[in-house]
Amino acid sequence: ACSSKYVLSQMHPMWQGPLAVPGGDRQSPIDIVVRKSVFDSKLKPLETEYDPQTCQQIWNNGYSFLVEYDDTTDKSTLKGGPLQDRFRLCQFHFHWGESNSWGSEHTVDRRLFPAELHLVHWNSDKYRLFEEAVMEDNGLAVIGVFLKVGKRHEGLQKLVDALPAIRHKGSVVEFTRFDPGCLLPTNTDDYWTYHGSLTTPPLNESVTWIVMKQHIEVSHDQLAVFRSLLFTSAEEEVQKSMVNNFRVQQPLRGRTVRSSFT
Ligand SMILES: CCCCCNS(=O)(=O)c1cc(S(N)(=O)=O)ccc1C(=O)O
Ligand SMILES: [Zn+2]
Repeated sequence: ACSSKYVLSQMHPMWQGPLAVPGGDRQSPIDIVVRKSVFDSKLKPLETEYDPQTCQQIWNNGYSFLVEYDDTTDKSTLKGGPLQDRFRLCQFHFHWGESNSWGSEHTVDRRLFPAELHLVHWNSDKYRLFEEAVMEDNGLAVIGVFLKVGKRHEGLQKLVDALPAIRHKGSVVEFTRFDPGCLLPTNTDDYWTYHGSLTTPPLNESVTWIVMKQHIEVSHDQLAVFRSLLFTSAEEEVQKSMVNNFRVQQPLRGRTVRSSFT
């Protein structure tokens, strides 16, 4: 899987500062200024094919919780959209706030959402391993989906029910037969796309971001369970709630955000 060897323990909230990357001119996240985005008619609809059987585990890496997929074959893939190649799903995770007023990493005309889902994929046409792809300009593709608080998300509940078992940093439990497609909005044709980076160290500038225009809805209670997770491990005496695990926004540096819709 893509990130199990990389415990983001240094992901303490302290790092949220404007951690600059030397020479970083394609950092993420950013504010998407709708009227400055450029419609590109060559952008295709997204094509996702996710096999729930490739779902393996869910774990708390001290920064977020990750649902990890078996990415040793092309069973759960993303292609189309802005992408030239086929990309393999390796994990998905979320970013959220301590309140429903903020929590997302990207914003749309400065509008904050209470949380944001990231589905992380790597270019399996060009590279053999995630660890190779993460070093390359065209190595990763991350789908971002905004969450709003509203009606309960039935598909999310199985994941919410697993969270108490991974309350502390470093805890892992088996998690199987989960279809990440159920977390995508009904309309996946409308999105913004730009070239950016990981929003966690090592902040590699290897991500083609695909941010969905349509959000999904989750209930207040479902989101409250996200906030019951801890940044800290069971051994640490002071327990810190896992909230506000988003990076501060980064300069656009002349990049163009394209839209697949007018
Ligand atoms: C080789 C080091 C890879 C570190 C990044 N791994 S990742 O799965 O791409 C990832 C992406 C992201 S993000 N927000 O999609 O850039 C956040 C966390 C992680 C993680 O590993 O926890
Ligand atoms: Zn993320």
